[in-house]
Amino acid sequence: MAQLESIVLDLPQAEVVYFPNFYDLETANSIFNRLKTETPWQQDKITVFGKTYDQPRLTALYGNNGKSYTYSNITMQPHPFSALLKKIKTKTEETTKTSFTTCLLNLYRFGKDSNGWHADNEKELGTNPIIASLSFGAPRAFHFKNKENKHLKHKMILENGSLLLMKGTTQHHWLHQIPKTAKPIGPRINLTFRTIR
Ligand SMILES: O=C(O)CCC(=O)C(=O)O
Ligand SMILES: [Fe+2]
Repeated sequence: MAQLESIVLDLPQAEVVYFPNFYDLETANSIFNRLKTETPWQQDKITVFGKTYDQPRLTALYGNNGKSYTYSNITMQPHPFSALLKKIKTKTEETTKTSFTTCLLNLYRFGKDSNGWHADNEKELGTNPIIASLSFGAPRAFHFKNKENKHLKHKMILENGSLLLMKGTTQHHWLHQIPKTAKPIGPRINLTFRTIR
């Protein structure tokens, strides 16, 4: 079998590896279609500076230890892993040599859906969390910004079928976001596998 292409990002104080073709296109498209229709998508409310908004994307949480996940004042209860997600989880674990307990799914319905600047640094993820982020559907821009030096930035496109692995001290020193875009683009599904203690 051909070796999986991997690209190590040249970011200081971070460990980020991108696998553009983690899934071939046919498999990626089929996973996208199944996840889009089979997932119990929810839209939570978020409160920012005392004002309440609909979160600008749909989400679902899956986990194998029943542990809830809290971020941005939202606490999500996990569904048990579906057969499809278990299969994706196993493949991701083999490549990353990491075992995950939990998967957060995001559905960006259109270009106006987004995920604002944040680090995945919740306490229950432990120090130096390993986060495996899979992308299906429309390619979207993904931005990194250093917390200490705002001039240090990196922009990339997360392609259909790709895997982005963030580990080491990445979440201590860097923020990331999926910015809104005015371009007419189709939906995208993102899966982030995490370990919740
Ligand atoms: O959609 C993405 O690629 C990023 C998702 C993300 O950063 C998160 O859910 O924490
Ligand atoms: Fe994140």
